[in-house]
Amino acid sequence: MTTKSILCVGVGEPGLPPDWTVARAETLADARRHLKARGCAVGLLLVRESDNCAELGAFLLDHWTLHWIAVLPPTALERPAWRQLLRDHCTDYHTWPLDHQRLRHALGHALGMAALRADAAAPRAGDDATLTGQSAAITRLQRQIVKVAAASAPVLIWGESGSGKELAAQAVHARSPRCKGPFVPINCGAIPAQLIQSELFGHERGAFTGAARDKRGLIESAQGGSIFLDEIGDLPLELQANLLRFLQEKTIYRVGGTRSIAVDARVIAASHVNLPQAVQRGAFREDLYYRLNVLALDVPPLRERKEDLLPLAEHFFHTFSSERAPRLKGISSRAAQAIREHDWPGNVRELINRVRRAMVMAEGRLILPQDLGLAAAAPVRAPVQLDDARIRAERDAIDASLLRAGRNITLAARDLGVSRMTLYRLLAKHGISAPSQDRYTIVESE
Ligand SMILES: Nc1ncnc2c1ncn2[C@@H]1O[C@H](COP(=O)(O)OP(=O)(O)OP(=O)(O)O)[C@@H](O)[C@H]1O
Repeated sequence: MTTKSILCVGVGEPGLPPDWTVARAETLADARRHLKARGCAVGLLLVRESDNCAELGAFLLDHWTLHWIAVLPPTALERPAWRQLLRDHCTDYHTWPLDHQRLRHALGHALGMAALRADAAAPRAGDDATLTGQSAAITRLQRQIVKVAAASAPVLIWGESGSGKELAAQAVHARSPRCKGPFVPINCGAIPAQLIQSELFGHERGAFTGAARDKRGLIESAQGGSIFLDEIGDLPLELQANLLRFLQEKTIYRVGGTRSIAVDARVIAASHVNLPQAVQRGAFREDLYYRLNVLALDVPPLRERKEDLLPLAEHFFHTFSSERAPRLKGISSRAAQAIREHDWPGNVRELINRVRRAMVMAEGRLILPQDLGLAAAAPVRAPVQLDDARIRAERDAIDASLLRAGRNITLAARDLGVSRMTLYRLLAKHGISAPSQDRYTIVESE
């Protein structure tokens, strides 16, 4: 069963249902600290009118994976900025005085949606470990993965940060005969040096101060499956010797233990640093390098497979669109051009982050280059006629204000400084259907 826990941010007493575990953070700084350390799936935001809307927006953008429910004074709803904040970042909102029955339902709904999302995001052996892309490089990699998966020797995956090494490792595992066993990922660079030995190999009770009980290490917990050692180049030299022993003998010793434990786990290692150079510097054991480098996979950087950019961007757009931004219809051709022209130093991870950001920031129905945080690509078409530019600017302004006003024609007309009749005329001129409908559409493509 999903744990009913919530982070309540802000000042006030919402009287949350007793079966919920509530963490409180009065300030955004406290909330950031809590989320970094503990995480949470559902957040309740107690907004005061004096709060800084832009600051709150930035906070919510950074923590977009939570389902946020806002509680605010009814008067705040009259302000376009607060309405925009609710539209962009919140699953639901309530006003004081609270209807506790409704709030309880909203919380349950948010938790359910969060569980569905976590379910979809959880790595599973099977289709999830699919590398999207049609380029020659990714097709070759997919073929190599299938071959490597069938073998049992260690695998060494090389690629820049964020290029998809872990996904490739998951794909190897998912297509291997050990796919029913666990896939245990470890980032060797992220575990403090003093902890890494006991994390990897486990320890016996009393092995060191604080070792109150026997503990299985991560290698043992990969029994019957695969262990993914990311950033293998960061593994301290003395542990490299232990890992080599494990690769040769298929047994480990826990810290403080004298008994050898047999472990059947396939090692898949990855590195973004050049290991042969590390060997030359004396930072990586040569014998371990050769042991690991039996089957090598090379994940190319995104800038070398530009054909994959748009299929990947579309893939992430659809992955996140239904729940985050139902109003968004797609990626504009200008944004597509900016995507093609960017160099993607952070590879696929950067692309995911930019698409996620754009889905929160976009005001129109299509993602624009600025939503992605990419400067608009230099125009390559023939110079735009002034009249065309005027028409486009007018349409963009209408589009944006309708969104800001929640499709309320009176508010949008006021926002634009025109009468309601003029706005209706403009809607007809631009082929925008009147917002009495549930969702308005723009007939032209961009
Ligand atoms: N071809 C792809 N298709 C779909 N998603 C991808 C693809 N490549 C990478 N991703 C996604 O991009 C993100 C980064 O990939 P991954 O974690 O595998 O990179 P990495 O090379 O292991 O990064 P690091 O070196 O920082 O650990 C993940 O969310 C992953 O699922």
